[in-house]
Amino acid sequence: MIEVRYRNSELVDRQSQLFKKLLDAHERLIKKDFTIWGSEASDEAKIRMGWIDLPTDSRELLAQLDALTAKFRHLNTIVLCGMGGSSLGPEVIAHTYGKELIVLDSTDPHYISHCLPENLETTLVIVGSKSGSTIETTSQKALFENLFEAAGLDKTRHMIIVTDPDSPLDIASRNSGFTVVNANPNVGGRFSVLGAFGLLPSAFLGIDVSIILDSSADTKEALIRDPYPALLTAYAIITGTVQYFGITDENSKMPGLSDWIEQLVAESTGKNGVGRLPIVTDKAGDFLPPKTLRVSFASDADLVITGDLGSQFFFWEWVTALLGSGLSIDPFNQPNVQESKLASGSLLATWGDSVPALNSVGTDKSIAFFQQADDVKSLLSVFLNAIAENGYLAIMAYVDRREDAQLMQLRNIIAHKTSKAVTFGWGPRFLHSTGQYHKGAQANGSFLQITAESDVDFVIPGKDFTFKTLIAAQANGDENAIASRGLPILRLHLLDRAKGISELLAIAKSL
Ligand SMILES: O=P(O)(O)OC[C@H]1O[C@H](O)[C@H](O)[C@@H](O)[C@@H]1O
Repeated sequence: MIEVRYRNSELVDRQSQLFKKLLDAHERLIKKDFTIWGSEASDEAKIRMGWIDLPTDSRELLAQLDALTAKFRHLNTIVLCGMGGSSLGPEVIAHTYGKELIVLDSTDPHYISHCLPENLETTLVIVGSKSGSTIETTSQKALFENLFEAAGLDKTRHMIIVTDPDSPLDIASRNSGFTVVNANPNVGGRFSVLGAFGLLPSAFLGIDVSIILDSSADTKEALIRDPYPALLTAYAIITGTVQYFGITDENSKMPGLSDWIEQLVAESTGKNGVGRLPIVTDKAGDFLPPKTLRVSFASDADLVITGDLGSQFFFWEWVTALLGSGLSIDPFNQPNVQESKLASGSLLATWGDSVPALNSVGTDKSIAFFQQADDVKSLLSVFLNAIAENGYLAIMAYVDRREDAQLMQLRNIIAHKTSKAVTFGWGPRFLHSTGQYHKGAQANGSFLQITAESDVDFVIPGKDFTFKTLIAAQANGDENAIASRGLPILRLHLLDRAKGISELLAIAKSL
Protein backbone atom coordinates (compact mmCIF):
# COMPACT_ATOMS: atom_id res chain seq x y z
CA MET A 1 0.00 0.00 0.00
CA ILE A 2 1.18 3.54 -0.72
CA GLU A 3 1.34 6.49 1.63
CA VAL A 4 2.29 9.97 0.48
CA ARG A 5 3.55 12.85 2.60
CA TYR A 6 4.00 16.22 0.91
CA ARG A 7 5.67 19.00 2.84
CA ASN A 8 3.69 21.67 1.01
CA SER A 9 0.31 19.98 1.07
CA GLU A 10 -1.30 23.21 2.26
CA LEU A 11 -0.49 24.65 -1.19
CA VAL A 12 -2.63 22.05 -2.98
CA ASP A 13 -5.65 23.87 -4.39
CA ARG A 14 -8.38 21.33 -4.94
CA GLN A 15 -10.46 23.95 -6.78
CA SER A 16 -7.70 24.69 -9.31
CA GLN A 17 -8.04 23.81 -13.00
CA LEU A 18 -5.03 21.52 -12.66
CA PHE A 19 -6.39 19.54 -9.75
CA LYS A 20 -9.74 19.13 -11.50
CA LYS A 21 -7.97 18.05 -14.69
CA LEU A 22 -5.97 15.43 -12.78
CA LEU A 23 -9.10 14.16 -11.04
CA ASP A 24 -10.91 13.91 -14.36
CA ALA A 25 -7.94 11.99 -15.87
CA HIS A 26 -7.93 9.67 -12.86
CA GLU A 27 -11.62 8.85 -13.24
CA ARG A 28 -11.22 8.20 -16.96
CA LEU A 29 -8.09 6.12 -16.38
CA ILE A 30 -10.13 3.73 -14.25
CA LYS A 31 -12.34 3.18 -17.30
CA LYS A 32 -9.28 2.87 -19.57
CA ASP A 33 -10.43 5.87 -21.59
CA PHE A 34 -7.71 6.27 -24.22
CA THR A 35 -8.84 9.79 -25.21
CA ILE A 36 -7.51 11.36 -21.98
CA TRP A 37 -4.38 12.72 -23.67
CA GLY A 38 -6.13 14.28 -26.68
CA SER A 39 -6.93 13.19 -30.21
CA GLU A 40 -3.33 13.08 -31.48
CA ALA A 41 -2.33 10.69 -28.72
CA SER A 42 -5.39 8.48 -28.84
CA ASP A 43 -4.31 6.10 -31.62
CA GLU A 44 -1.27 4.99 -29.66
CA ALA A 45 -2.97 5.23 -26.24
CA LYS A 46 -5.66 2.86 -27.51
CA ILE A 47 -3.06 0.08 -27.74
CA ARG A 48 -1.15 1.08 -24.57
CA MET A 49 -3.73 0.73 -21.79
CA GLY A 50 -3.01 -2.91 -20.93
CA TRP A 51 -0.73 -2.02 -17.97
CA ILE A 52 -3.79 -1.02 -15.95
CA ASP A 53 -4.91 -4.65 -15.76
CA LEU A 54 -1.50 -6.31 -15.41
CA PRO A 55 -1.77 -6.74 -11.61
CA THR A 56 -4.58 -9.24 -12.24
CA ASP A 57 -4.03 -10.29 -15.89
CA SER A 58 -0.45 -11.39 -15.19
CA ARG A 59 -1.77 -14.09 -12.85
CA GLU A 60 -2.37 -16.05 -16.05
CA LEU A 61 1.38 -16.17 -16.54
CA LEU A 62 2.11 -17.85 -13.23
CA ALA A 63 1.49 -21.45 -14.34
CA GLN A 64 3.68 -20.92 -17.42
CA LEU A 65 6.45 -19.44 -15.27
CA ASP A 66 6.27 -22.41 -12.88
CA ALA A 67 6.58 -24.85 -15.76
CA LEU A 68 9.49 -22.96 -17.32
CA THR A 69 11.46 -22.55 -14.11
CA ALA A 70 11.04 -26.28 -13.50
CA LYS A 71 12.22 -27.11 -17.01
CA PHE A 72 15.34 -24.95 -16.70
CA ARG A 73 15.99 -25.51 -12.98
CA HIS A 74 19.50 -26.90 -13.59
CA LEU A 75 20.58 -23.46 -14.84
CA ASN A 76 21.42 -21.17 -11.95
CA THR A 77 23.34 -18.24 -13.42
CA ILE A 78 20.83 -15.86 -14.96
CA VAL A 79 21.80 -13.23 -17.52
CA LEU A 80 19.24 -10.72 -18.80
CA CYS A 81 19.81 -8.93 -22.09
CA GLY A 82 17.48 -5.95 -22.51
CA MET A 83 17.31 -2.17 -22.61
CA GLY A 84 15.15 0.42 -20.81
CA GLY A 85 11.85 -0.98 -19.61
CA SER A 86 12.96 -4.49 -20.51
CA SER A 87 15.73 -4.52 -17.89
CA LEU A 88 15.32 -1.68 -15.36
CA GLY A 89 12.30 -3.35 -13.76
CA PRO A 90 13.81 -6.84 -13.35
CA GLU A 91 17.02 -5.24 -12.06
CA VAL A 92 15.28 -3.41 -9.19
CA ILE A 93 13.27 -6.54 -8.34
CA ALA A 94 16.47 -8.62 -8.18
CA HIS A 95 18.25 -6.04 -5.99
CA THR A 96 15.27 -5.68 -3.68
CA TYR A 97 15.11 -9.43 -3.10
CA GLY A 98 18.90 -9.75 -2.79
CA LYS A 99 19.26 -12.01 -5.85
CA GLU A 100 22.03 -11.98 -8.39
CA LEU A 101 20.90 -11.07 -11.89
CA ILE A 102 23.52 -10.25 -14.50
CA VAL A 103 22.00 -7.39 -16.47
CA LEU A 104 23.53 -6.82 -19.89
CA ASP A 105 22.17 -3.44 -20.95
CA SER A 106 25.21 -2.04 -22.69
CA THR A 107 27.29 -2.31 -25.82
CA ASP A 108 30.53 -1.38 -24.04
CA PRO A 109 32.94 -4.28 -24.59
CA HIS A 110 34.42 -3.85 -21.08
CA TYR A 111 31.00 -4.09 -19.46
CA ILE A 112 30.04 -7.00 -21.72
CA SER A 113 33.13 -8.91 -20.58
CA HIS A 114 31.78 -8.85 -16.98
CA CYS A 115 28.47 -10.27 -18.14
CA LEU A 116 29.85 -13.44 -19.70
CA PRO A 117 29.64 -16.20 -17.07
CA GLU A 118 32.57 -18.58 -16.84
CA ASN A 119 30.38 -21.62 -16.70
CA LEU A 120 28.06 -21.47 -19.68
CA GLU A 121 26.80 -24.99 -18.93
CA THR A 122 24.80 -23.67 -15.99
CA THR A 123 23.85 -20.34 -17.56
CA LEU A 124 20.42 -19.22 -18.72
CA VAL A 125 20.21 -16.12 -20.90
CA ILE A 126 16.90 -14.26 -21.02
CA VAL A 127 16.51 -11.89 -23.95
CA GLY A 128 13.79 -9.26 -23.41
CA SER A 129 12.69 -6.90 -26.14
CA LYS A 130 9.15 -5.74 -26.76
CA SER A 131 9.80 -4.47 -30.27
CA GLY A 132 12.24 -7.27 -30.99
CA SER A 133 14.36 -4.88 -33.03
CA THR A 134 16.44 -2.94 -30.49
CA ILE A 135 20.00 -3.08 -31.81
CA GLU A 136 21.67 -3.50 -28.41
CA THR A 137 19.49 -6.47 -27.52
CA THR A 138 19.60 -8.25 -30.87
CA SER A 139 23.40 -7.86 -30.88
CA GLN A 140 23.68 -9.26 -27.33
CA LYS A 141 21.47 -12.20 -28.32
CA ALA A 142 23.67 -12.95 -31.34
CA LEU A 143 26.77 -12.82 -29.12
CA PHE A 144 25.36 -15.39 -26.67
CA GLU A 145 24.08 -17.67 -29.43
CA ASN A 146 27.59 -17.78 -30.76
CA LEU A 147 29.14 -18.39 -27.36
CA PHE A 148 26.85 -21.34 -26.60
CA GLU A 149 27.53 -22.82 -30.03
CA ALA A 150 31.29 -22.37 -29.62
CA ALA A 151 31.08 -24.15 -26.26
CA GLY A 152 29.29 -27.08 -27.90
CA LEU A 153 26.04 -26.32 -26.07
CA ASP A 154 22.52 -26.29 -27.47
CA LYS A 155 21.60 -22.59 -27.43
CA THR A 156 17.87 -23.33 -27.45
CA ARG A 157 18.28 -25.05 -24.07
CA HIS A 158 20.12 -22.06 -22.60
CA MET A 159 18.14 -19.07 -23.88
CA ILE A 160 14.56 -17.83 -23.43
CA ILE A 161 13.05 -14.98 -25.39
CA VAL A 162 10.44 -12.51 -24.12
CA THR A 163 8.90 -10.34 -26.81
CA ASP A 164 5.63 -9.17 -28.35
CA PRO A 165 3.73 -11.59 -30.57
CA ASP A 166 4.88 -11.41 -34.20
CA SER A 167 7.84 -9.12 -33.53
CA PRO A 168 10.89 -9.86 -35.72
CA LEU A 169 12.48 -11.48 -32.66
CA ASP A 170 9.40 -13.62 -32.02
CA ILE A 171 9.31 -14.94 -35.57
CA ALA A 172 13.06 -15.58 -35.89
CA SER A 173 13.33 -17.17 -32.43
CA ARG A 174 10.42 -19.53 -32.93
CA ASN A 175 11.86 -20.54 -36.30
CA SER A 176 15.17 -21.37 -34.61
CA GLY A 177 13.52 -23.49 -31.92
CA PHE A 178 13.88 -21.15 -28.92
CA THR A 179 11.41 -21.03 -26.06
CA VAL A 180 9.47 -17.80 -26.51
CA VAL A 181 7.16 -16.13 -24.01
CA ASN A 182 4.94 -13.48 -25.52
CA ALA A 183 4.22 -10.28 -23.63
CA ASN A 184 0.97 -8.33 -23.77
CA PRO A 185 1.28 -6.17 -26.92
CA ASN A 186 -1.03 -3.55 -25.40
CA VAL A 187 1.56 -2.53 -22.82
CA GLY A 188 4.37 -0.07 -23.60
CA GLY A 189 7.98 -0.96 -22.74
CA ARG A 190 8.36 1.33 -19.73
CA PHE A 191 4.96 0.26 -18.31
CA SER A 192 5.76 -3.46 -18.66
CA VAL A 193 7.38 -4.44 -15.35
CA LEU A 194 4.27 -6.20 -14.04
CA GLY A 195 4.07 -8.29 -17.22
CA ALA A 196 6.34 -10.97 -18.66
CA PHE A 197 9.33 -8.58 -18.98
CA GLY A 198 9.51 -8.04 -15.23
CA LEU A 199 8.10 -11.28 -13.92
CA LEU A 200 9.88 -13.92 -15.99
CA PRO A 201 13.46 -13.00 -14.99
CA SER A 202 12.29 -12.59 -11.37
CA ALA A 203 10.68 -16.04 -11.33
CA PHE A 204 13.97 -17.55 -12.54
CA LEU A 205 15.70 -15.93 -9.56
CA GLY A 206 13.35 -17.83 -7.26
CA ILE A 207 11.26 -14.77 -6.34
CA ASP A 208 7.59 -15.34 -5.57
CA VAL A 209 6.23 -12.89 -8.11
CA SER A 210 2.64 -13.38 -6.93
CA ILE A 211 3.54 -11.21 -3.91
CA ILE A 212 4.50 -8.36 -6.25
CA LEU A 213 1.28 -8.81 -8.22
CA ASP A 214 -0.84 -8.95 -5.06
CA SER A 215 0.53 -5.70 -3.70
CA SER A 216 0.17 -3.95 -7.05
CA ALA A 217 -3.44 -5.19 -7.27
CA ASP A 218 -4.14 -3.92 -3.73
CA THR A 219 -2.65 -0.57 -4.67
CA LYS A 220 -4.82 -0.34 -7.75
CA GLU A 221 -7.93 -1.02 -5.67
CA ALA A 222 -6.81 1.51 -3.06
CA LEU A 223 -6.25 4.17 -5.74
CA ILE A 224 -9.68 3.57 -7.18
CA ARG A 225 -11.18 4.06 -3.72
CA ASP A 226 -9.00 7.06 -2.84
CA PRO A 227 -7.21 8.89 -5.67
CA TYR A 228 -5.70 11.53 -3.38
CA PRO A 229 -2.16 10.03 -3.01
CA ALA A 230 -1.73 9.84 -6.80
CA LEU A 231 -3.33 13.24 -7.40
CA LEU A 232 -1.15 14.80 -4.72
CA THR A 233 2.01 13.30 -6.20
CA ALA A 234 1.20 14.40 -9.75
CA TYR A 235 0.16 17.85 -8.51
CA ALA A 236 3.40 18.21 -6.53
CA ILE A 237 5.57 17.17 -9.47
CA ILE A 238 3.78 19.61 -11.77
CA THR A 239 3.51 22.61 -9.45
CA GLY A 240 6.38 22.01 -7.02
CA THR A 241 8.95 22.34 -9.80
CA VAL A 242 9.07 23.61 -13.36
CA GLN A 243 11.59 21.05 -14.55
CA TYR A 244 13.67 18.96 -12.13
CA PHE A 245 13.06 16.88 -9.06
CA GLY A 246 15.60 14.96 -7.01
CA ILE A 247 14.95 11.31 -6.30
CA THR A 248 16.94 8.86 -4.20
CA ASP A 249 16.78 5.20 -3.20
CA GLU A 250 18.53 5.91 0.09
CA ASN A 251 17.05 3.90 2.99
CA SER A 252 14.38 2.45 0.72
CA LYS A 253 15.78 -1.11 0.51
CA MET A 254 14.72 -0.99 -3.17
CA PRO A 255 18.00 -0.16 -4.95
CA GLY A 256 17.37 0.83 -8.54
CA LEU A 257 13.79 2.06 -8.04
CA SER A 258 14.87 5.63 -8.79
CA ASP A 259 16.46 4.51 -12.06
CA TRP A 260 13.24 2.77 -13.04
CA ILE A 261 11.20 5.90 -12.19
CA GLU A 262 13.72 8.10 -13.99
CA GLN A 263 13.09 6.16 -17.19
CA LEU A 264 9.32 6.07 -16.71
CA VAL A 265 8.92 9.79 -16.00
CA ALA A 266 11.67 11.25 -18.22
CA GLU A 267 10.80 9.21 -21.29
CA SER A 268 7.05 9.61 -20.82
CA THR A 269 6.98 13.36 -20.13
CA GLY A 270 10.10 14.73 -21.87
CA LYS A 271 8.71 15.89 -25.19
CA ASN A 272 7.08 18.86 -26.95
CA GLY A 273 9.39 21.23 -25.04
CA VAL A 274 7.99 20.28 -21.62
CA GLY A 275 8.59 17.49 -19.11
CA ARG A 276 9.92 16.62 -15.69
CA LEU A 277 13.48 15.38 -15.27
CA PRO A 278 14.15 13.17 -12.25
CA ILE A 279 17.70 13.75 -10.98
CA VAL A 280 18.77 10.49 -9.36
CA THR A 281 21.13 10.96 -6.42
CA ASP A 282 22.85 8.42 -4.18
CA LYS A 283 21.88 10.13 -0.97
CA ALA A 284 18.97 12.34 0.04
CA GLY A 285 21.44 15.08 1.02
CA ASP A 286 23.44 15.06 -2.24
CA PHE A 287 23.72 18.42 -3.91
CA LEU A 288 20.77 19.75 -5.89
CA PRO A 289 20.12 23.40 -6.72
CA PRO A 290 18.35 25.23 -3.88
CA LYS A 291 14.57 24.76 -3.77
CA THR A 292 14.63 21.63 -5.97
CA LEU A 293 11.72 19.37 -5.07
CA ARG A 294 13.14 16.26 -3.37
CA VAL A 295 11.39 12.90 -3.56
CA SER A 296 12.28 9.78 -1.60
CA PHE A 297 10.80 6.46 -0.51
CA ALA A 298 12.11 6.51 3.05
CA SER A 299 14.55 9.37 3.70
CA ASP A 300 13.50 12.83 4.72
CA ALA A 301 12.28 14.73 1.61
CA ASP A 302 9.61 17.15 0.37
CA LEU A 303 7.59 14.30 -1.03
CA VAL A 304 7.93 10.93 0.68
CA ILE A 305 6.25 7.97 -0.97
CA THR A 306 6.30 4.83 1.13
CA GLY A 307 5.13 1.42 0.01
CA ASP A 308 6.53 -1.91 -1.14
CA LEU A 309 7.92 -2.55 -4.59
CA GLY A 310 4.77 -3.88 -6.28
CA SER A 311 2.84 -0.89 -4.95
CA GLN A 312 5.50 1.58 -6.11
CA PHE A 313 5.46 0.12 -9.63
CA PHE A 314 1.74 0.49 -10.10
CA PHE A 315 1.54 3.83 -8.29
CA TRP A 316 4.23 5.49 -10.41
CA GLU A 317 2.73 4.21 -13.64
CA TRP A 318 -0.61 5.75 -12.59
CA VAL A 319 1.08 9.01 -11.58
CA THR A 320 2.92 9.12 -14.91
CA ALA A 321 -0.32 8.74 -16.83
CA LEU A 322 -1.74 11.62 -14.76
CA LEU A 323 1.39 13.72 -15.41
CA GLY A 324 0.77 13.23 -19.13
CA SER A 325 -2.68 14.75 -18.72
CA GLY A 326 -1.53 17.56 -16.42
CA LEU A 327 1.34 18.53 -18.73
CA SER A 328 -0.76 17.98 -21.89
CA ILE A 329 1.60 15.46 -23.45
CA ASP A 330 1.25 11.93 -24.75
CA PRO A 331 2.90 9.72 -22.12
CA PHE A 332 3.13 6.65 -24.35
CA ASN A 333 5.29 7.76 -27.28
CA GLN A 334 9.04 8.49 -27.47
CA PRO A 335 9.48 10.43 -30.73
CA ASN A 336 13.13 11.38 -30.19
CA VAL A 337 14.53 7.99 -29.14
CA GLN A 338 14.22 6.88 -32.74
CA GLU A 339 16.28 9.85 -33.90
CA SER A 340 19.52 8.75 -32.25
CA LYS A 341 18.91 5.18 -33.42
CA LEU A 342 18.64 6.38 -37.02
CA ALA A 343 21.71 8.60 -36.66
CA SER A 344 23.85 5.74 -35.34
CA GLY A 345 22.43 3.37 -37.97
CA SER A 346 23.51 5.65 -40.79
CA LEU A 347 26.99 6.06 -39.27
CA LEU A 348 27.35 2.28 -39.08
CA ALA A 349 26.35 2.04 -42.72
CA THR A 350 29.13 4.42 -43.76
CA TRP A 351 31.80 3.25 -41.30
CA GLY A 352 31.74 -0.39 -42.27
CA ASP A 353 33.67 -2.52 -39.83
CA SER A 354 35.91 -0.01 -38.09
CA VAL A 355 35.72 3.10 -35.96
CA PRO A 356 37.08 6.10 -37.88
CA ALA A 357 40.19 7.92 -36.62
CA LEU A 358 39.60 9.99 -33.48
CA ASN A 359 40.40 13.36 -35.05
CA SER A 360 40.99 14.90 -31.66
CA VAL A 361 42.31 18.46 -31.46
CA GLY A 362 44.50 17.85 -28.44
CA THR A 363 45.40 15.51 -25.63
CA ASP A 364 45.77 16.31 -21.94
CA LYS A 365 47.49 13.32 -20.27
CA SER A 366 44.97 10.47 -20.74
CA ILE A 367 42.10 12.59 -22.08
CA ALA A 368 41.64 13.55 -25.72
CA PHE A 369 39.48 16.55 -26.61
CA PHE A 370 37.90 17.87 -29.77
CA GLN A 371 37.67 21.66 -29.43
CA GLN A 372 40.45 24.26 -29.43
CA ALA A 373 41.78 24.70 -25.88
CA ASP A 374 45.02 24.55 -23.91
CA ASP A 375 43.85 21.72 -21.70
CA VAL A 376 40.80 19.89 -20.36
CA LYS A 377 40.52 22.17 -17.34
CA SER A 378 40.07 25.33 -19.38
CA LEU A 379 37.74 23.59 -21.80
CA LEU A 380 35.57 22.22 -19.01
CA SER A 381 35.55 25.48 -17.13
CA VAL A 382 34.30 27.48 -20.14
CA PHE A 383 31.74 24.80 -20.95
CA LEU A 384 30.32 24.60 -17.42
CA ASN A 385 30.18 28.39 -17.07
CA ALA A 386 27.97 28.51 -20.15
CA ILE A 387 25.21 26.26 -18.77
CA ALA A 388 21.95 28.19 -19.18
CA GLU A 389 20.61 30.13 -16.18
CA ASN A 390 17.98 27.57 -15.23
CA GLY A 391 19.52 24.87 -17.36
CA TYR A 392 21.06 21.55 -16.50
CA LEU A 393 24.08 19.41 -17.29
CA ALA A 394 23.74 15.82 -18.48
CA ILE A 395 26.84 13.66 -18.07
CA MET A 396 26.64 10.84 -20.60
CA ALA A 397 29.28 8.21 -19.91
CA TYR A 398 29.77 5.51 -22.52
CA VAL A 399 31.91 3.35 -20.24
CA ASP A 400 31.59 0.40 -17.86
CA ARG A 401 29.07 1.03 -15.05
CA ARG A 402 30.75 -1.66 -12.95
CA GLU A 403 34.49 -1.10 -13.35
CA ASP A 404 34.27 2.64 -14.02
CA ALA A 405 31.63 3.30 -11.34
CA GLN A 406 33.69 5.97 -9.60
CA LEU A 407 33.08 8.26 -12.55
CA MET A 408 29.64 8.85 -11.02
CA GLN A 409 31.32 11.06 -8.42
CA LEU A 410 31.54 13.64 -11.19
CA ARG A 411 27.81 14.37 -10.72
CA ASN A 412 28.16 15.64 -7.18
CA ILE A 413 31.44 17.43 -7.81
CA ILE A 414 30.11 19.38 -10.79
CA ALA A 415 26.72 20.01 -9.15
CA HIS A 416 28.52 21.62 -6.18
CA LYS A 417 30.83 23.68 -8.37
CA THR A 418 28.14 24.97 -10.69
CA SER A 419 25.05 24.98 -8.41
CA LYS A 420 23.15 23.57 -11.37
CA ALA A 421 21.02 20.48 -11.82
CA VAL A 422 23.35 17.69 -12.97
CA THR A 423 22.20 14.27 -14.12
CA PHE A 424 24.37 11.24 -14.83
CA GLY A 425 23.65 8.44 -17.30
CA TRP A 426 25.58 5.43 -18.59
CA GLY A 427 25.58 5.15 -22.39
CA PRO A 428 23.87 3.59 -24.23
CA ARG A 429 21.60 2.74 -21.27
CA PHE A 430 20.40 6.34 -20.80
CA LEU A 431 19.34 6.57 -24.46
CA HIS A 432 16.33 4.48 -23.39
CA SER A 433 15.65 6.71 -20.40
CA THR A 434 16.64 10.37 -20.15
CA GLY A 435 17.76 10.30 -23.81
CA GLN A 436 14.22 11.15 -24.93
CA TYR A 437 14.04 14.03 -22.44
CA HIS A 438 17.38 15.54 -23.48
CA LYS A 439 16.26 15.83 -27.08
CA GLY A 440 12.55 16.44 -26.67
CA ALA A 441 11.90 18.48 -23.50
CA GLN A 442 12.92 21.98 -22.35
CA ALA A 443 15.87 22.81 -24.61
CA ASN A 444 18.19 24.07 -21.86
CA GLY A 445 20.55 21.13 -21.37
CA SER A 446 24.33 21.11 -21.77
CA PHE A 447 25.86 17.74 -22.51
CA LEU A 448 29.18 16.30 -21.38
CA GLN A 449 29.84 13.16 -23.37
CA ILE A 450 32.54 10.80 -22.13
CA THR A 451 33.75 8.03 -24.42
CA ALA A 452 36.73 5.72 -24.01
CA GLU A 453 39.20 3.39 -25.62
CA SER A 454 38.49 -0.26 -25.28
CA ASP A 455 41.19 -2.93 -25.17
CA VAL A 456 38.66 -5.71 -25.59
CA ASP A 457 36.08 -6.19 -28.30
CA PHE A 458 33.49 -8.73 -29.38
CA VAL A 459 32.28 -9.66 -32.81
CA ILE A 460 28.54 -9.32 -33.40
CA PRO A 461 27.68 -12.43 -35.37
CA GLY A 462 25.73 -11.58 -38.50
CA LYS A 463 26.90 -7.96 -38.55
CA ASP A 464 29.89 -6.43 -40.24
CA PHE A 465 30.69 -4.29 -37.19
CA THR A 466 31.82 -5.14 -33.66
CA PHE A 467 30.53 -3.89 -30.29
CA LYS A 468 33.37 -1.36 -30.15
CA THR A 469 32.17 0.13 -33.42
CA LEU A 470 28.53 -0.04 -32.33
CA ILE A 471 29.04 1.93 -29.10
CA ALA A 472 31.14 4.51 -30.94
CA ALA A 473 28.35 4.94 -33.50
CA GLN A 474 25.75 5.25 -30.73
CA ALA A 475 27.75 7.98 -28.99
CA ASN A 476 28.44 9.75 -32.24
CA GLY A 477 24.86 9.43 -33.45
CA ASP A 478 23.49 10.93 -30.23
CA GLU A 479 26.12 13.68 -30.34
CA ASN A 480 24.90 14.58 -33.83
CA ALA A 481 21.25 14.51 -32.74
CA ILE A 482 22.02 16.86 -29.81
CA ALA A 483 24.30 19.16 -31.83
CA SER A 484 21.73 19.45 -34.63
CA ARG A 485 19.46 21.22 -32.11
CA GLY A 486 22.17 23.79 -31.38
CA LEU A 487 22.56 22.45 -27.83
CA PRO A 488 26.07 22.62 -26.32
CA ILE A 489 27.93 19.33 -26.21
CA LEU A 490 31.49 18.66 -25.09
CA ARG A 491 33.09 15.34 -25.83
CA LEU A 492 36.03 13.98 -23.88
CA HIS A 493 37.63 10.66 -24.83
CA LEU A 494 39.53 8.60 -22.26
CA LEU A 495 42.62 7.07 -23.83
CA ASP A 496 43.14 5.09 -20.62
CA ARG A 497 39.97 4.51 -18.61
CA ALA A 498 41.26 4.27 -15.04
CA LYS A 499 43.80 7.08 -15.42
CA GLY A 500 41.41 9.26 -17.44
CA ILE A 501 38.69 8.97 -14.79
CA SER A 502 40.94 9.96 -11.91
CA GLU A 503 42.40 12.83 -13.96
CA LEU A 504 38.92 14.06 -14.84
CA LEU A 505 37.72 13.88 -11.24
CA ALA A 506 40.80 15.78 -10.12
CA ILE A 507 40.25 18.44 -12.79
CA ALA A 508 36.59 18.84 -11.79
CA LYS A 509 37.57 19.19 -8.11
CA SER A 510 40.14 21.84 -8.99
CA LEU A 511 37.69 24.08 -10.89
O1 LIG B 1 11.91 -3.66 -25.27
P1 LIG B 1 12.47 -2.96 -26.46
O2 LIG B 1 11.49 -2.91 -27.61
O3 LIG B 1 13.78 -3.57 -26.87
O4 LIG B 1 12.74 -1.48 -26.08
C1 LIG B 1 13.56 -1.06 -25.04
C2 LIG B 1 13.21 0.36 -24.68
O5 LIG B 1 13.33 1.12 -25.89
C3 LIG B 1 12.87 2.45 -25.89
O6 LIG B 1 13.68 3.28 -25.14
C4 LIG B 1 11.44 2.52 -25.38
O7 LIG B 1 11.01 3.82 -25.36
C5 LIG B 1 11.35 1.90 -24.00
O8 LIG B 1 10.04 2.01 -23.50
C6 LIG B 1 11.80 0.46 -24.12
O9 LIG B 1 11.71 -0.16 -22.89
